[in-house]
Amino acid sequence: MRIFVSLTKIWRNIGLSASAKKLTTGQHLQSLTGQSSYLSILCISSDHITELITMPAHKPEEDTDLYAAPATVRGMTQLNKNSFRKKLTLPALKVKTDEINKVMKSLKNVALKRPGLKRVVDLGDEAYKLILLDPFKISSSDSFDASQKMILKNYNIDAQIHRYDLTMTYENFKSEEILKAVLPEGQDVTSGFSRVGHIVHMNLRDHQLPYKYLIGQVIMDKNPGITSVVNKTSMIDNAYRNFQMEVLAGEDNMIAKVKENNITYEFDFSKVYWNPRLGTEHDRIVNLLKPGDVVYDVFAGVGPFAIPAAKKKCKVIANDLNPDSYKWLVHNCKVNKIDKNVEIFNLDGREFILGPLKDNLVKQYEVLSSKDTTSIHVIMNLPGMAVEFLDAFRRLLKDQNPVNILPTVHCYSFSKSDKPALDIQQRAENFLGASLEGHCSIHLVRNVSPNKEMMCISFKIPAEVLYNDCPAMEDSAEEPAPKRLRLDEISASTGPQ
Ligand SMILES: C[S@@+](CC[C@H](N)C(=O)[O-])C[C@H]1O[C@@H](n2cnc3c(N)ncnc32)[C@H](O)[C@@H]1O
Repeated sequence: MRIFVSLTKIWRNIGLSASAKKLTTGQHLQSLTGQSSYLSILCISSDHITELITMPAHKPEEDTDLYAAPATVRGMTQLNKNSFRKKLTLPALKVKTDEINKVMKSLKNVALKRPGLKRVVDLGDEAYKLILLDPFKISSSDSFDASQKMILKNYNIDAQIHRYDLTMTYENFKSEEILKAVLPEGQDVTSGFSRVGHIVHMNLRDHQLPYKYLIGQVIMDKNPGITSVVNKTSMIDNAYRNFQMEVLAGEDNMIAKVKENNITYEFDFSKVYWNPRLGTEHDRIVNLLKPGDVVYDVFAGVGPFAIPAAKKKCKVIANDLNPDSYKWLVHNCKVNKIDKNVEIFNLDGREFILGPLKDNLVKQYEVLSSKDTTSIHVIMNLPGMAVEFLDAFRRLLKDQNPVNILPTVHCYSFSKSDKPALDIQQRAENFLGASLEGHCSIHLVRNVSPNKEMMCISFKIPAEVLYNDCPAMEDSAEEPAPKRLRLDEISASTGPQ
């Protein structure tokens, strides 16, 4: 087959005279291209361009441009998968079909290594196949080292390098490569994403917005199991901690099913809070619990603390203000068959503490003896404001006889302070009206963004807070407490979540 090759532009670039040449497919082009490391050729049949071929003109230095998506896709806003077709001419060895596996094993160091591209291709001759080679390692038979030459000799393989034209398509490129080729040069390709069941949730930046539908489609195509991609269109600033979203690609079905720490949860992702990065933290708290313990989950969401706690045979009293969270929490308790162990409320956190939590606590104290090993935990995961609910514990049991089993609170908070542990302890003390010095542990949950940490402070509610309030701290909600936790008391476990 003969093709016309227009080399005008390229030749100008590499200092050869502009002209058009006739070449035979497979002809070694190195002699025509001088020192240029890649040769890009527009193949013209009759009067229209049929394809763009890129091949190394000689053994190039290791880089990835050879496999990059075509430059012509830059600026594309509507995905056209055909535009990603690109021809590569790769070095290849002709090997007997029945020896192909053994030879491939012996020559794996020089075989083509590009995920998604086949290394062994048919020749149209049953007796032989081609092993495609890494063009960064082999360009001619001289590129083989002595041991590789020995392998070729042992298998009676002709060291002649064949040229194989391979077409890369949209399917062969990774999402990052596609987006890097499409989006303006030098700008961030994507800002990461989280996966919630079949949904990918993105938070695109301004410069990415013109490409948002293309980005959505690419992310969906390249992530098996994803059938919907959404972009956050507002900050999480509403009371229920969910956010507005726009569907960029795929179905408009936001009913997600996720598994966290081996427990299944279902919920409408557009209406409730769910953060796939909190699995480790949920597990950390659940690991502190033992069967028979009592757990009050003040801001329970769809149940990632409450349900595993109930599964562990704790008695759970859970609450959430969002009617949708309440509904899905009830649903998840049923799905996980623990609805008998969980009592669920749909109240504001303060009302919950002053009402159901207090009533239940009083009941627990009536049945617990002082020698009982049962622990009582109060989980408060609303990091933007949970500490502000701590004053609800002041004098909560003022009419009761003091009992020595004090509830342990796990209260979450964000901090932008450069001393986040001191910051959260101070704010907790202010709202409690008591010092926690020496009586709390503080855990760094995760880094939310530069300069913003999510922390968890755990402490037993001081008896003077529950029964009398602490006179020394009375009315000191605006004042910093005198003594602070040392930084070395933070239990920092910031592993990936
Ligand atoms: C950060 S989410 C935590 C949910 C769950 N505990 C988790 O770890 O994924 C906070 C939850 O508190 C609920 N919430 C917000 N304000 C509340 C309030 N004043 N009283 C009770 N729940 C509230 C929200 O609906 C949301 O489900």
